[in-house]
Amino acid sequence: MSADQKSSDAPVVDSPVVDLSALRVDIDRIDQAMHELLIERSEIIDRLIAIKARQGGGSAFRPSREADMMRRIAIRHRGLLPLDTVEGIWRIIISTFTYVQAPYSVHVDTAGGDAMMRDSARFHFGFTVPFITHYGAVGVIDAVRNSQGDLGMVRIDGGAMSHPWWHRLAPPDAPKIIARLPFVERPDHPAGLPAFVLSLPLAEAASRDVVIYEASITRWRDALPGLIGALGGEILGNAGNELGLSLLLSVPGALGQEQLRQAFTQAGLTEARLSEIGSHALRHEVLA
Ligand SMILES: O=C(O)C(=O)C[C@]1(C(=O)O)C=C[C@@H](O)C=C1
Repeated sequence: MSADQKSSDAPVVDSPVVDLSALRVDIDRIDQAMHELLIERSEIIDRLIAIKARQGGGSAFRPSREADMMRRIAIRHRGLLPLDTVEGIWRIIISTFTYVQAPYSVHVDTAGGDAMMRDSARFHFGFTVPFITHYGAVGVIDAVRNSQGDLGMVRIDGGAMSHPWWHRLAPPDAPKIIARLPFVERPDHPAGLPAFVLSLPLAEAASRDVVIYEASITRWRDALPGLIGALGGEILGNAGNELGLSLLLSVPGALGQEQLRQAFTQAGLTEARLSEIGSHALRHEVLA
C-alpha cells in the first residue's frame, strides 16, 4: 500500500483538508433533521390526541410508558454528550408533548426548601408546564384532588417537616403516587432529589413494579425494618397519627398484601391497617 492510499483511507475527521465549515454543514444538516423529526413527532401526537379523545380523554400522562422510555434512553446512550443533557432533553420533549395533549400544572411542595424541588420540577417537566409552589404536601395533594389532571410533586424524605401526608392518598378517589423521580437514578444526578409524582387515579394505571402503602400501627417495633427489608421492601417515612404511627412503605409489586401483613404480625403488630396509595415502575440505577 502506498503512502497516498493510506492517507485517503484515513477517517475524514483526521483529514487536514476537511475544514470547520464542512463540519458545520454537517451540524446544520443534523440540527435540521432533528427539528424535522420533532415536527414529525408532533404530528403523531396529533393523531394520538384524536385516539385518546375517542377513548374518553382525561389526563394524557402515561407514567409507565415514560419510565420505560427513560430507561431505554439511558441504556442506549453513548458518546461525548453527558447523560444529564440527553435525559433532560427527553424529559422536556415528553412532558411538553403531554402538556400539549391536555394542559396541566405541577404543584410542588417546597416546605423543605425551594431550590432542589424547583430544579427537579424544571428538569422533569420543563418550563412550559406551569410550576406552582405549596408550603407542605397537604396543599399539593388538595390542589391535585381539585384539579382536572394536574400533577403533584412531594419529596420522599420529608425531613424535619415530616408529617403523615401520605394518609391523604388512602381514600379510593384521592390522588395516588404514580411515579418516582428521578426516572434514571445515579449518585451525581443534577436534579436527583427523591420525589414522588402524584395525580388523580389514572385511566391507564401506573406501573405496579413497586407498590406504595400506608401502614397504620399502634407503636414502633425495632424488628420492622428487617422484616420489611427481607421482603424486598423499605420504610420510607414514619410519623405519628391518631392510632400511634403511620408508615410510608415501598414493596415489590409481586408481593401480596397478605405477605406484607404477616411481617407486621411477626413484629407483634396484629392490627396493622394497610392502604395502597400508589405504585411506580422499577427504579433504574446507572452507576457513575
Ligand atoms: O404514549 C403516549 O400515550 C403519549 O401520550 C406520548 C408521550 C410522549 O410524548 O412520548 C407523552 C405522554 C405520555 O406520558 C407518554 C408518552
